Amino acid sequence: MRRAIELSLNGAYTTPPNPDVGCVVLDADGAIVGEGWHERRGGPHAEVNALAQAGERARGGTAVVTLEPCDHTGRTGPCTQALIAAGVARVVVAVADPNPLAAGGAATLRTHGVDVELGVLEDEATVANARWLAPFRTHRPFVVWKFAATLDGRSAAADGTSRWITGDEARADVHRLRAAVDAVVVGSGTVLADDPQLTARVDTDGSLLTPRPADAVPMGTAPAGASDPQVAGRRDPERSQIAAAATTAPAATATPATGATQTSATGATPTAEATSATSTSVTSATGATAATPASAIAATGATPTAATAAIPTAAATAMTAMGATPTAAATPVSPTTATAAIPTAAATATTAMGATAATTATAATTGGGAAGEQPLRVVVDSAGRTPATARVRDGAAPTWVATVGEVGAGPDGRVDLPRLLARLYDDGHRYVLLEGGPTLAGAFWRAGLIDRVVGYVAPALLGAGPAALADAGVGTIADAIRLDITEVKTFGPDLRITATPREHRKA
Ligand SMILES: NC(=O)C1=CN([C@@H]2O[C@H](COP(=O)(O)OP(=O)(O)OC[C@H]3O[C@@H](n4cnc5c(N)ncnc54)[C@H](OP(=O)(O)O)[C@@H]3O)[C@@H](O)[C@H]2O)C=CC1
Ligand SMILES: Nc1c(N[C@@H]2O[C@H](COP(=O)(O)O)[C@@H](O)[C@H]2O)[nH]c(=O)[nH]c1=O
Repeated sequence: MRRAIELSLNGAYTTPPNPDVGCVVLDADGAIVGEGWHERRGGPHAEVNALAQAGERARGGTAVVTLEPCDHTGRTGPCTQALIAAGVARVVVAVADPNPLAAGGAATLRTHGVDVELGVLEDEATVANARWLAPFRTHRPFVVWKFAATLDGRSAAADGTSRWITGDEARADVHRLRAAVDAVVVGSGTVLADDPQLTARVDTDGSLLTPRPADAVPMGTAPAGASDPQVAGRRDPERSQIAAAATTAPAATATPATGATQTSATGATPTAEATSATSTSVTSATGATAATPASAIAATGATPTAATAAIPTAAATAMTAMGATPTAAATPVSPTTATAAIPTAAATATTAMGATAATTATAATTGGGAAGEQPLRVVVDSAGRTPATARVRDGAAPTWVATVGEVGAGPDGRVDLPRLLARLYDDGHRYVLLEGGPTLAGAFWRAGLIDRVVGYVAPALLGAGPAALADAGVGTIADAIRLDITEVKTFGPDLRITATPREHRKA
């Protein structure tokens, strides 16, 4: 089982949103004859991969698997049937499947005369697959807090500069991590200070990474359209109301005090904003090419006029401060205008990412880098201060500016974080990357909402500047948040330390 757990971790960046599962097949004499793990959604499950390697030697043998074999026809056929067909006599399982849609595998196997043992190394396997298992219990996404810091714990220099603390290799790893999650969350402070893109990309040329290559041709593929119960959120953008709202540019109706959602703007000029708001979002949300704007709109069902948004006062102020004319953004957009503007807006968004429009159009056509495959960008922004020109609004990925009006206020009057996560969970997001900054991370810690820490530490010293973590509710050394380090790895000159909080804290 320990080997199966080890195998299950091979897909850390590619397996989400599916569970990390590993399998070892032993022949009738107890010799290992097959090993496998579940690499990606739509691809063969761990058992199928291990059985394929074992071939006839599996007959009369044992399959050791970290998660109860599925009993469901989703994108791939049920593993129970694969195990039965292979003639396996015994199946040893670590963790029962908590997913009601796929559970029941042990019972089915037993019905077919297979000896099943459940609960072997259950705790270890639960930790290894916590990213997938925990949300069934907590009803919120699994939250990984990532930060980059110097050896003396600074996450920016005294003058606010922070590009870059860590080197190319570590940052490439961050992009792989972004590609694996459902949403990347930052506070308004980070957006105002850094104007980050927060996309998963290949940093060297700025192009969008293909987070999840088109589904591999699996063994035992389910009929087209079969649902996969393990999949939610951005992998099926049509299921995400947040992503849909973010990408079809609805009218923003609320005032900033109650928090308007301003999900649609791009880095265009204000006049172009309402126009490009719809067009970039529609283009990226559907993965349609910039050259087919009409079909792009039709495909999303978006109403171009919906892009006409009443610009909230705070946003208007922000825009004015940036030299924009906010009233121009509220000008109604005719369908014709919106349609005609799509290629331009796509080009604008693309230019902001340092790529050519042609590159983006190609990527969108092939599905690689389409916004629907990108994690949802979430800005936790109590009063909607995210500027219209912020890069998170560039249309390269769906963006949700989560305001107090949208989510509700916590005791401090800021965005209520448990409710924010509940909204994301209800929308199908199970795996969230909290990318800062220090203030928001502190608030997440105070609320006991962090499940894993991934810290990139650079061998550099700053001596001044913001710490990686602000007030986390620790007033005395006895209350220090203690972590267990689960992995230390080097990326070029930098260290990546992965750790888990020892106990779940809540202030
Ligand atoms: N090296 C690294 O890994 C990183 C470094 N940084 C650096 O950090 C600095 C920015 O830090 P900071 O200003 O702390 O940015 P944050 O991203 O932590 O944003 C903080 C803001 O989030 C908003 N917010 C909304 N709801 C909440 C809530 N419930 N609890 C707490 N905050 C909430 C608040 O503003 P409001 O209520 O008005 O919305 C708050 O001021 C920059 O210098 C940046 O370069 C940032 C990220 C990562
Ligand atoms: N400075 C710093 C990081 N900073 C984080 O990356 C964000 C910028 O993302 P993007 O605009 O998409 O490249 C920034 O706002 C902050 O959250 N990350 C790192 O891995 N290493 C670094 O040295």
